[in-house]
Parts: sequence; structure tokens; C-alpha cells
Amino acid sequence: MADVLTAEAVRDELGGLADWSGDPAGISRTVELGSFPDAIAVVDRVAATAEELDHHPDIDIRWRTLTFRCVTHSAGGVTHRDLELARRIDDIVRSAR
Ligand SMILES: C[C@H](O)[C@H](O)[C@H]1CNC2=NC(N)=NC(=O)C2=N1
Repeated sequence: MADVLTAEAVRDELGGLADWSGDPAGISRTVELGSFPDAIAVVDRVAATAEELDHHPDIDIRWRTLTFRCVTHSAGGVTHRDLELARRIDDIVRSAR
């Protein structure tokens, strides 16, 4: 099982993930898309990536605003897998705008 990162390690990693915030309990990013269908299309792409990685974000959908939260449930905190997922979510959001 992957190790939960320390608060310092999470802080360091968030330095390279400008749109994310959080701590060892979880990292999150909120993003507003142009429309509800655009937001759902992003969710659909994130879902495919999550399946590929076998690692899944918590997703809150409010009209065209999405909040992604990444935490490794089985480990009880943020691991390197969440950072990888966050970077992949950023790639998808970037290409959707
Ligand atoms: C069997 C499978 O690998 C696990 O259930 C995975 C699936 N996706 C997951 N995603 C997240 N975020 N945390 C987990 O602990 C987790 N567990």
C-alpha cells in the first residue's frame, strides 16, 4: 500500500500544482467550464483516466463547476498516486478550455 505523504511533502508537491490546495487529508481543485455539457465531458474524460490509473477522485458537480478531491481512501491520506491523478486532471482541464 502506498504511504501517506507528510504535511511538508504535500506542501512541496502543491508548489508544482498551482490550482490545487490541501493537506495530507486530501487535495482539491475547483474548475468552472463553459457549460454543463462541457463539465460533464471533462468528468467523462477524468473517469476514463481514473479507470486507467485504477485511482479515482471524489467529484462534486454543480452545474458547470467541478470540484475534484484526490485522496487514497485505502491509505487514509494523500499519496503519490493522488499527485499523479491531479496532474492528469490538470492535463484534461487544460485541453478542455
Ligand atoms: C481495488 C482497487 O484498486 C481499489 O478499490 C482502488 C480503486 N480506486 C481508488 N481510488 C482512491 N482514490 N482511493 C482508493 O483507495 C482506491 N482504491
